[in-house]
Amino acid sequence: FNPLPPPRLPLTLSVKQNAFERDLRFKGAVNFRPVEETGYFRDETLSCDPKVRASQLVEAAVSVAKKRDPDQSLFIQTVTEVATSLGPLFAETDEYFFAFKHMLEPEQLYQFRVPWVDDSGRTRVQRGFRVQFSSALGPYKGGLRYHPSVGVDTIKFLGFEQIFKNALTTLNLGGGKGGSDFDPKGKSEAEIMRFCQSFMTALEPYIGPNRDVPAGDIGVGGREIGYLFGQYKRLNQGRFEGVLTGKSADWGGSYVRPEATGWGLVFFSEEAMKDLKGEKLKNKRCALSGSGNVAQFAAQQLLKLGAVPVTFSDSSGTIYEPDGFTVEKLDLLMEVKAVRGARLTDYAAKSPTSSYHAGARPWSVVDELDLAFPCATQNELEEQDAINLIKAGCIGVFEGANMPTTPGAVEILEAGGCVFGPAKAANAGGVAVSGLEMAQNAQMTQWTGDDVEKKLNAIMKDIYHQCADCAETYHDRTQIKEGANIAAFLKVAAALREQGAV
Ligand SMILES: NC(=O)C1=CN([C@@H]2O[C@H](COP(=O)(O)OP(=O)(O)OC[C@H]3O[C@@H](n4cnc5c(N)ncnc54)[C@H](O)[C@@H]3O)[C@@H](O)[C@H]2O)C=CC1
Ligand SMILES: O=C(O)CCC(=O)C(=O)O
Repeated sequence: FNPLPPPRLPLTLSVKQNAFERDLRFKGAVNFRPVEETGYFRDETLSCDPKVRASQLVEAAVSVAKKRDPDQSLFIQTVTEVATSLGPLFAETDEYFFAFKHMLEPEQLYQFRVPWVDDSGRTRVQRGFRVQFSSALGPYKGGLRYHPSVGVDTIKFLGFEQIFKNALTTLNLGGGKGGSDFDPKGKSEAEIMRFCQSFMTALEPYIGPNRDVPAGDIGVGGREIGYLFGQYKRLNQGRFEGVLTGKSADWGGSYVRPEATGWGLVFFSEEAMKDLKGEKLKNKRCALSGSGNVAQFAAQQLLKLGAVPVTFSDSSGTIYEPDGFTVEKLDLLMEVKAVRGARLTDYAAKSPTSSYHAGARPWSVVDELDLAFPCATQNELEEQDAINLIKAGCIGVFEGANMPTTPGAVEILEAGGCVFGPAKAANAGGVAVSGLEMAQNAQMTQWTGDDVEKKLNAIMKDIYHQCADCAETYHDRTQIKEGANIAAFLKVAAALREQGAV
């Protein structure tokens, strides 16, 4: 990545005149350097055809990640997705290509040992991670995940996504993510507290309110944030500051942070369905996966708008209410899930109108629906699921989880005329309200729930329009995924350029 301002040479390719022109800070940059200088095209020359050139450069960008980290399949998956959207920019000027290559390497990646004592008195050891991917737009920001599958690959994929998601919020947030291979399932409250305290003891040297501000993700909710915050204070002579978000609203948290990801997802889908299909959410049958924080609050907001959630899932199966979850049934589900370790079978036992489908995902259970909201985990909606959804009448898929839809499934959904709301745009409401929590902490103030909800709603609509407008400029308005990647990348790339080689 060349930190110096590019020489003002004319572009050999025409740059589309458009509303985003002001953001094309690299416009006028020297066109592709000779083969020897880029080092990526030793055996081939770049095509003059912009489309071929774009795909050559996408391949070259992805090969950077593949060569460095061939085993990181999730990270390579997300790098490929973002790079593919950026092809037209890479073909405009090599500065975009080099800026992207620069972004592929995290600023810091910490791995640490987390020893903790279980209830039988035995010492156990877990791995802890924090990736500080990019501080181009603000302090590193992103959640902590406790799940046995967590390793460097998972953390890097999530951290990379977070850079672009946070850019779309328009708040000053860099990108980071962390977590541990600790499995909270089956652990007592005391074990979880001791684990959180040990995790924070290892993490504390690297974080701070203006440096890196973690929050929750899978396996980390309000209770864990409380234990983590308590230990941070203990390690810092009682310093009470906004080093974590998702805190209780009684002691420094923001109203609406628990609800924000799910509610924001629904606000985003409402705007997209109105703009692209002229449809409202009222009476729409909605399949949701997952049954944690994001799924529960997405269902709550869907009910408020008159839509009909019909499923939830966990890693063991799917619960289906053919006539829909009512407010009372959702309350029951939330009550059941509030007990640590509860399974959906506990809900099924209490609701005679429901059916439980062991080992199945919602996408194969429901044969008639309008919208789908994958809110569990990555790669949980695959090609056959996408085919099922289209057959069942689905016209919109909005990602509450991070990267829940495989690339093949996205293609099928888009080809089938589905509106597709990608995670980095559709689920950005959580981190956006985290950004608002940081702002409230910095001012030692607390806004009302109504205020925060209004701000969240405005941010989600704005994110939708950034994506759709950018999609329209580069492709067509329905290509929200492309729009999200390009709009976010342009912001980060401009900041990198302006801050020099960092
Ligand atoms: N909590 C937040 O603010 C945000 C969360 N997300 C994403 O949303 C997704 C869900 O996170 P949360 O609801 O916060 O976590 P959570 O821990 O509250 O709930 C996770 C849910 O997913 C289910 N689950 C986990 N693995 C599964 C699998 N293999 N198959 C089916 N279900 C599975 C669990 O049973 C649980 O119901 C994750 O991808 C997370 O990264 C994204 C943005 C913000
Ligand atoms: O609120 C935050 O900082 C974390 C949100 C998050 O981890 C995510 O958006 O995936």
